[in-house]
Amino acid sequence: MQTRPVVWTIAGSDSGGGAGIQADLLTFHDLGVHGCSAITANTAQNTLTVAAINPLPESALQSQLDALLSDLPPLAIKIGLLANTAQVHIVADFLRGLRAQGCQVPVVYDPVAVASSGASMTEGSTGAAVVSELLPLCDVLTPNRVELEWLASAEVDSAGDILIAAKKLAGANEIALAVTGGHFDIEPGTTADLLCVPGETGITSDWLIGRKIDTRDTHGTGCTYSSAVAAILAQGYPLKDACVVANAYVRRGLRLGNSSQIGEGPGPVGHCGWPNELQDFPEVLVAGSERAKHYATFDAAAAENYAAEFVQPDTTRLGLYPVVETVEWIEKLAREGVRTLQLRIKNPGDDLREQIERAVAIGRKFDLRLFINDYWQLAIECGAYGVHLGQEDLQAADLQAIQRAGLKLGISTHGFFEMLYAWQYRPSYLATGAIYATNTKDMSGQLQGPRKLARMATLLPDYPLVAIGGINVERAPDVAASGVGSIAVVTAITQAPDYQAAVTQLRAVIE
Ligand SMILES: Cc1ncc(COP(=O)(O)OP(=O)(O)O)c(N)n1
Ligand SMILES: Cc1ncsc1CCOP(=O)(O)O
Ligand SMILES: [Mg+2]
Repeated sequence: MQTRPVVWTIAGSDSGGGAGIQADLLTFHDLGVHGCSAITANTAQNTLTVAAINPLPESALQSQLDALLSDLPPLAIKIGLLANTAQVHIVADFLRGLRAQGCQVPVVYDPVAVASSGASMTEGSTGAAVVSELLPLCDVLTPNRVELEWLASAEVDSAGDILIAAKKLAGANEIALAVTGGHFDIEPGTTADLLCVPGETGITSDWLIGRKIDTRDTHGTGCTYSSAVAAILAQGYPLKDACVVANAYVRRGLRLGNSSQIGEGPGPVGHCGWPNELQDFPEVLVAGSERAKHYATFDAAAAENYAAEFVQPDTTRLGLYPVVETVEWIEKLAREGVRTLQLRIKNPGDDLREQIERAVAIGRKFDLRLFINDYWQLAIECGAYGVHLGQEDLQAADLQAIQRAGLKLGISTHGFFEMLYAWQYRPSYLATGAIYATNTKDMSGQLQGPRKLARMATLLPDYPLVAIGGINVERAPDVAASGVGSIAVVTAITQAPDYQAAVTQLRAVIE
């Protein structure tokens, strides 16, 4: 039995059951975490109006936080409506105390200021306290258009405005921003979220473009989104993965929620389980694509290299896929009947071209699907079957040349965000890893695990997917159960006491 992570929401109650604490707890339950709540205000609402806010007294908020901390320590915290400056002080003091005790759990703040009906939810001076006291203690901010304008003190309309305001807030407070795009109109029929994440090399910004769902029942989408981010972070997913899955969770709720009979006004967004259909997931915008022109992120140099729709392999199930560093290994494994192989030379000598030529010749002789790692120019020149590239290689490689030469292209990914990004290239296969800890390469911080792999694999059931990292004969059945059609291994074969037996056992599982 898996234990369920504890996640808190510090937010207001919505008597109408569509937003606030009620939406947060439904989301937590749906996404597999245990939800706890500290209520800031007892709002009197229905689907038509916010009749009253009714903030709780300071002592009532404080006692909830203290009770939770003594028995139910969180793995993530979501903060929603804070009704007044006093509540901002209490929550900020509490977070400072947590941090001082060494508790570094992610804090997601959805700065609820104005209800979708237009009603103000907070006292006038709260915004200043939020910016000066609370933002520096939070990790992720999830404003919508009105909230971004509220915190940035600027009007925000175009894609360029959103980028400037979000980057400014992210930089000033060292906080990640996930600006939700439901209220912007950048491209007809779409919504666009913007992720701005501060890192060692500056702030990265990524647009997530999704299909706009035509529904009136949007009440609670902001609360649902931010609590989904917290619930997914609590399960150890990196931030960008949490944001794309939360985005898909909300879109799934908008698509499938059936709230037309609930109240006379806009009904609540649905809560419809972990998103497992690609149609609900956003497109991660690639800077070299035509579409990037709408989003103030078009990069002409990237466009020179960008290509999509690579030649597909003869099968979606590439089977056992050994990754080896010598031509000798290629030949030995070809003789064992292995069909998919990769030559991955990390310390090349002067004879690199010769090695690749020899490998390609063996590939032809045995009719192999032979991929060359990294050296895409040599792979083209030697007429290889395909190349394998990492995410960072995608910017530097001439993908149009690879495509023109008719080579297959495999791309590495490490989680949902990178998978959706790489999907924009429609490569010949997508590889995901590391599934387990491995000594072959430093993959710390990028471990996926078989459960997450299975969730990713459900999105592309008919596409060639490869799992890599720490896979051996014992673990292979769990990996195969995820639905991927291929298992890439290094040491499970090259360091096996009996490589022929290892090949036979691994092939029996995946082929
Ligand atoms: C099948 C497969 N998946 C992932 C990788 C890793 O490629 P990359 O990210 O380019 O890292 P290096 O292998 O170059 O260290 C791979 N080689 N094969
Ligand atoms: C190259 C690579 N990319 C992700 S994990 C990995 C190493 C896989 O090696 P092993 O199968 O020995 O864990
Ligand atoms: Mg590489």
